[in-house]
Amino acid sequence: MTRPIIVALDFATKEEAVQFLHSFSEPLFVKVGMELYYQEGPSVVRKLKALGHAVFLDLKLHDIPNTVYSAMKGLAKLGVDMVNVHAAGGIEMMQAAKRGLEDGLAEGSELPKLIAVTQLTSSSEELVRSEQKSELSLRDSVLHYAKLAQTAGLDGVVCSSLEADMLRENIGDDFLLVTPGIRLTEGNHHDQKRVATPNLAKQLGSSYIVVGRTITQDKNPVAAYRSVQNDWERD
Ligand SMILES: O=C(O)c1cc(=O)[nH]c(=O)n1[C@@H]1O[C@H](COP(=O)(O)O)[C@@H](O)[C@H]1O
Repeated sequence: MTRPIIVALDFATKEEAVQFLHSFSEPLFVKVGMELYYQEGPSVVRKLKALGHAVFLDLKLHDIPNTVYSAMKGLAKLGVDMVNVHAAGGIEMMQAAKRGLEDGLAEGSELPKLIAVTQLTSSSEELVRSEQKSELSLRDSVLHYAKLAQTAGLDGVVCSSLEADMLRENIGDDFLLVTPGIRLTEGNHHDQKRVATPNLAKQLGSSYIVVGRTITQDKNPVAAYRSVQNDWERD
């Protein structure tokens, strides 16, 4: 079975997000990121869960282990399905995130998937080399962070689809590869640097694709969602 597409609800208000979802007849896998969460807080997550949607809470935590532990302990109570941290925070921080989720979980609830951002899909080779001053290439840096996440016991990573085959080869099949930077055509990449079509992402081994503006900014979001779905599901 093909996995669902994660739709990035990058809206400023809960009302806009809910209005957008009204056009769809089925429950979706949605992503709540910083824009929406910082303005609406936990209530938007509760609302989306009440409407039957699966929720990836994308807050990309990156802080000292104790702070990340406590933050995750609180977030675990929201009943989300997936959360993330930055792998650059290190193994101890990622382990603290995992412990926080376990300790904060309500009785009988399922543990959310915990994944780590490797290198943002808006980052280029040039940025990694000259601004991060990395001695590793972008791809080696993604692999390095993915190995740290695996060592810390996380469920997977966020990377671009273009690194998915390399990670599958080196890390195996039992690791979630969540890949944003998805575009249907060669057209507007916006601020994304490492992009792929849904079908290429699938061929390269992505577990889930994350799609925002291609769907949310289309005049007909349902039709755009179906186009992404068709491309993602075809062989
Ligand atoms: O963690 C993420 O979701 C994320 C990581 C990353 O490396 N790149 C990335 O684009 N994202 C998120 O994925 C979404 C992509 O949106 P679009 O570029 O509009 O499809 C945004 O909500 C980003 O915050």
